[in-house]
Amino acid sequence: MSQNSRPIRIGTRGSLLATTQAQGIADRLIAAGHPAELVIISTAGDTSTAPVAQIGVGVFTTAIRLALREDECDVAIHSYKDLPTAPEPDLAMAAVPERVDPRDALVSRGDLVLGQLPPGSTVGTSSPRRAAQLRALGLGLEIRPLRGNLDSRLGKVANGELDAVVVARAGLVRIGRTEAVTEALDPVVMLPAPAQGALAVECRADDAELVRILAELDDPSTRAAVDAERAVLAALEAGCTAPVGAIAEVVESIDEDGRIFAELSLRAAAAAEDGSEVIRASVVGPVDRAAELGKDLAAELLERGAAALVNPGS
Ligand SMILES: NCc1[nH]cc(CCC(=O)O)c1CC(=O)O
Repeated sequence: MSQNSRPIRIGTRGSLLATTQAQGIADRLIAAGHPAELVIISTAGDTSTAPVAQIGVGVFTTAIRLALREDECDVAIHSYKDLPTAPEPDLAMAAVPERVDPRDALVSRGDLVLGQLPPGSTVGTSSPRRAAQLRALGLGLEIRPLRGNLDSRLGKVANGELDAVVVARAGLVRIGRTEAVTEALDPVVMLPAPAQGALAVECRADDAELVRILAELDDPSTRAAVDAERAVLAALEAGCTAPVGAIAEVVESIDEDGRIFAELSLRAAAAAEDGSEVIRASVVGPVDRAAELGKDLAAELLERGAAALVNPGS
């Protein structure tokens, strides 16, 4: 692309959440002197109402990547957690902007927190990861399937169809509905999806000028955290709908001489979808070894039996 001749075309899904995310990126590029505009792309996840776990990997991202490869847009914006873990050598992960709160959020009627929901309360989620961790709490909650955009999910609590739903807090923050959150779920109770709350900003790998421009949007701490979390998922050979949670953050440690340095703290869990078992593990290590930390942690989970939970029957 040529920077001065035409605006940078940013490919995104058309949902309120997706366009809000993409517009945020466009605004930052425009502020930095790079005209930008959105190109709305319809994906399988937008046109089908089947559960995401059934449609398969890449439901929200394949069509956007195709548009990028076919030069219908110059940049692709994805919710990072929706991206399959397989590498795509012709595409560059040009920026991973600073993530928002990665935690899951409970939205309940009557403002009850998770521990206050009476047995038999209905909780909507179609995420095997969320369902497994909710069941593992032993609260007697009834898990109900839930799809659709964030507004329609919240509507099912408001209209009494469900007692509560669990959604990504980041999504509510981005669409300006933070006030709907009843409880931000601590990762000790509910480990979020790998890369939840983060965005992936891709361009064609051979578009050197754009790779350079987009690098200004990158947040290295978020990139390290997401690399570690997704390395867990990849090493477990699990997809974005697997009952696997992971969260990493850059933390301050102190060495023997009293000097403060940055480390990456990573926690992960693999769960049986019926909630009968959850295997948890954690590790702290160098920020520049993010992917290795994730791989090592996955190896520990596998050693402790994670494969049977993540891919039952195999
Ligand atoms: N799978 C759908 C999806 N992809 C990204 C988000 C939320 C925003 C984010 O995690 O960045 C959501 C909705 C949800 O999980 O509740």
